[in-house]
Amino acid sequence: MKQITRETLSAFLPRREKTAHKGSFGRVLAVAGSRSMGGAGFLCAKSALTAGAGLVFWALPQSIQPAFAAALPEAITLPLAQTADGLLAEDAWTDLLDFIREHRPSLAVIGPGMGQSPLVDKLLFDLSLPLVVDADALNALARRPHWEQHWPKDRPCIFTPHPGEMARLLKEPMAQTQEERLHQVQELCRKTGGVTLLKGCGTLVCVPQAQTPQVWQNTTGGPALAKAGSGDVLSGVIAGLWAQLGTAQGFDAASAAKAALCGVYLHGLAGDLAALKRSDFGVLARDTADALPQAFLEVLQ
Ligand SMILES: NC(=O)C1=CN([C@@H]2O[C@H](COP(=O)(O)OP(=O)(O)OC[C@H]3O[C@@H](n4cnc5c(N)ncnc54)[C@H](O)[C@@H]3O)[C@@H](O)[C@H]2O)[C@@H](O)CC1
Ligand SMILES: Nc1ncnc2c1ncn2[C@@H]1O[C@H](COP(=O)(O)OP(=O)(O)O)[C@@H](O)[C@H]1O
Repeated sequence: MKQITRETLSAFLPRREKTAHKGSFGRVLAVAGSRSMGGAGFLCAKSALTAGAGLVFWALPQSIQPAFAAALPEAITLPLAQTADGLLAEDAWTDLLDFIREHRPSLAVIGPGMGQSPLVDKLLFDLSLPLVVDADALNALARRPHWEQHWPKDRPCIFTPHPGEMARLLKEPMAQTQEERLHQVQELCRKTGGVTLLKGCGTLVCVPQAQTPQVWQNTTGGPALAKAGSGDVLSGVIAGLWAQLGTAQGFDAASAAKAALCGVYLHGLAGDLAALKRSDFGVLARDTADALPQAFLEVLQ
């Protein structure tokens, strides 16, 4: 197993040319949030911008859009139809497709804070964009019978489960996931065909390869990150980095792997830096997002 270190970042971090403009760095579409979990979408969209994406679009339920558009004016928000429970509704699909045709996002990050939204299945199977599949999108996939038989393995994707989500996807007890982390991340990687994470202390990143998938282990991050919303920050960071790498190099497994490796390292480092100021107890997920610029400065030194 390889370690993800600062040297890994030197090799894989996207470049920011002097003459670049926002079109050089890709467009992230975040489909995230619900009436009770708008914060997850906020952390994800904000982190994609902070990681360097040129543009971030955020599709969210219409009732929470005004508040979050004010909280994150740098993102372009798309208010969509919602269910009585405040989840993104299936009817939102047509408006979402119209928006995609007009604004041409480079990739989508789906799932944070979506709950059991009826839109998630369509996003997973009918959206023809590279995907970062997180949180409730992973849960929706796990609920679909024999999902691995239907999943298109050649699609450029990054899967970001924590042990609970991994256990649901593999239909195994979570204790087993934690005992056999290396085996499990390889197993899910084989089933998805995409770059696959297993989050937690020493997050694993598995990169699909012709023979045995290659696994990397992260060396940053600690208990300051063990708090609600940290994962939403991570999926945003990875999406923001992939937008840049994919725009420059193409959206394939190679750019997905670089985005995931750089993303988990920078996210962990941001958590470590936030903990220096706020302790392992006091770091909020937004503090991790706010420490990302310092994490970039450290690796760019
Ligand atoms: N402010 C917000 O809007 C927030 C919304 N969130 C959303 O809440 C929804 C549910 O996500 P959750 O992850 O909370 O719920 P889940 O039910 O998917 O997972 C929670 C459980 O997973 C297990 N687990 C996770 N990481 C583990 C680790 N490293 N080691 C061992 N066990 C581990 C634990 O048993 C934990 O109780 C998602 O949509 C998520 O995006 C959360 O991210 C929290 C913040
Ligand atoms: N003890 C720890 N050491 C290192 N990283 C951790 C630790 N605890 C949590 N993390 C990281 O924090 C993030 C938590 O993600 P997740 O469980 O999805 O949270 P949420 O759903 O609340 O956003 C993951 O990136 C995980 O690797």
